[in-house]
Amino acid sequence: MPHADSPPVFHATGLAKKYGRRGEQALADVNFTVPAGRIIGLVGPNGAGKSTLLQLACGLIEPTAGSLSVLGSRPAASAAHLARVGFVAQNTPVYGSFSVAEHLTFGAKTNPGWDQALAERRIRQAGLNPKQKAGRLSGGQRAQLALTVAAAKRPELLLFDEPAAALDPLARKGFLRNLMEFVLELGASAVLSSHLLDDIEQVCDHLIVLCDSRVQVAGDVRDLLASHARLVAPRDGLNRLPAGVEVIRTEHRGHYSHAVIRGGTRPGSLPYSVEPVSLEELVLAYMSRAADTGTGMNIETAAWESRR
Ligand SMILES: Nc1ncnc2c1ncn2[C@@H]1O[C@H](COP(=O)(O)OP(=O)(O)OP(=O)(O)O)[C@@H](O)[C@H]1O
Repeated sequence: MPHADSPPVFHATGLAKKYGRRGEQALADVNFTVPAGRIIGLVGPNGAGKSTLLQLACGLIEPTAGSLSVLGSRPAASAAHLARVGFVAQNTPVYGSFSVAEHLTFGAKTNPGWDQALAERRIRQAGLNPKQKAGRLSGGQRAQLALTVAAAKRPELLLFDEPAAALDPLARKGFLRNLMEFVLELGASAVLSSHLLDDIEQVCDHLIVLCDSRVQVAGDVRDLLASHARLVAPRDGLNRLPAGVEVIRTEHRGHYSHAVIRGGTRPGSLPYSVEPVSLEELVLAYMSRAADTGTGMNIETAAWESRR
């Protein structure tokens, strides 16, 4: 398990990535900190910059500006640092002509901390035939193999770019359960990039919402749910909210406005009815706001900072 004084798993300051001189601004002025030992949900629409952030985190690409530290160092700063991070890319890549067992042999040869017993146990549990060529595995089996190879490195941080996208709902549920068990067994941190809010809600205790190249909101899931609420007020009521209450997203229905707000969640602090917000509503509120304005805002919860 990470110690209380472990460095943050991520610390991004003014992080930006532009592909090519005239290319897309994939990330712009991204700032966030995540303490160690978290399972982090990275959500956002297509093209938001999620894969770019994960590739920066494992040192596959370099930032254009700003900095990102991962487990207290520059990504891929050394072979030792590389071994502390496991990455499963978007299409759960495996070597098609290698058998399942050959993947484990290759993993053992290339990773100093390789845990062969863990790898073999996982392969058995997932019902994979060690002799089967990886090119003949189903999407779900490939995902299990890729997860096993990444976890048997015994990394401190596992990065998954939409790992369950190709799986049917039942296989996805099983895969996510496995992933959770693995992360807990390893005492590791993990990032799960996904469009599927259900998946995020099931397994993640920390959230980063990325839209339009910017972090819209980030923080501990419980803190975020506690600091946001759903408010129903007369249409003109939203103009009279006290200072410190921020309206994230409003929908007008008849004479009433339904809003997701940040702040003002203490009982009795607002003259209108306030209800708890679900994680899905919260994420959709930030995503809709970014889509409406076309610009992200950089909001980082002060929760982590205040707990230090
Ligand atoms: N290698 C690349 N060269 C040029 N532009 C790129 C490259 N990779 C990503 N981009 C651009 O950067 C932006 C962010 O892409 P990225 O793949 O990080 O988003 P994403 O959130 O992972 O999207 P998705 O959910 O669709 O996988 C997009 O506009 C994309 O076109």
